[in-house]
Amino acid sequence: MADLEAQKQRAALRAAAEVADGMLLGLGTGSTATYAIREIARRMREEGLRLTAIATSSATGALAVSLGIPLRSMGEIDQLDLVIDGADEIDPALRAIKGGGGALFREKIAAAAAVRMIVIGDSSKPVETLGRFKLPVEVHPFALRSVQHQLEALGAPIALRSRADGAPFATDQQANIFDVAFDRIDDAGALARMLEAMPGVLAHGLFIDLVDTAIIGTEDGVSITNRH
Ligand SMILES: O=C(CO)[C@H](O)[C@H](O)COP(=O)(O)O
Repeated sequence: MADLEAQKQRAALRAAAEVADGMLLGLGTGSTATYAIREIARRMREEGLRLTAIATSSATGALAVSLGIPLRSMGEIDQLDLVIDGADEIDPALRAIKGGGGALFREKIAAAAAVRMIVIGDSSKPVETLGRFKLPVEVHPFALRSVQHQLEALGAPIALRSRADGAPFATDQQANIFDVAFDRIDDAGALARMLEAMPGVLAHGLFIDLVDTAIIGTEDGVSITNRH
């Protein structure tokens, strides 16, 4: 059976090698991004690599602080040199679904501000067509029911994401997430535009024209795809 953790680590180490001295870096969220963040911190300690970073979630922020990575606030930054982040699915055109960990709002802001975005993952992440993974849609609580109504009109089953104790999951922005089971998204661009037109939708998990490089761990190395 494939060792997915080892694949994540290989992808993360390869991406961390792309970090150069003096960069302003976006740190992603999730298990694969965590491997990259740990490797970046190791390079800082052992190789003297210097950088400043922004965190795409409170969890990543806490991890970065614990590892001694200097952080800035995204709100005071107009451009990042590089973002390294995981993904839930990625297609051959490097369109991705993200937000399985609930950090899509900040992840997308960082991705859009980055000169380059590298997505890292194991061999379960590449897909021919997006949509098997339920698409996260982050919604301001004020608009919960009205957005639910509009999402239901799209015809796919939707579920309000909940925590283990049954309470609604709250994002770092104290918003909620609907997970939408499209199964297959044939026109990701059109769907993205539809979601963006719904007042109260803070972010959706479709990352289109944002990923520049995908680094996927394999059994014995990595496979790298560039968009340009
Ligand atoms: O989008 C994300 C968090 O919002 C993650 O990057 C995505 O869920 C992948 O996580 P993992 O590396 O743990 O598989």
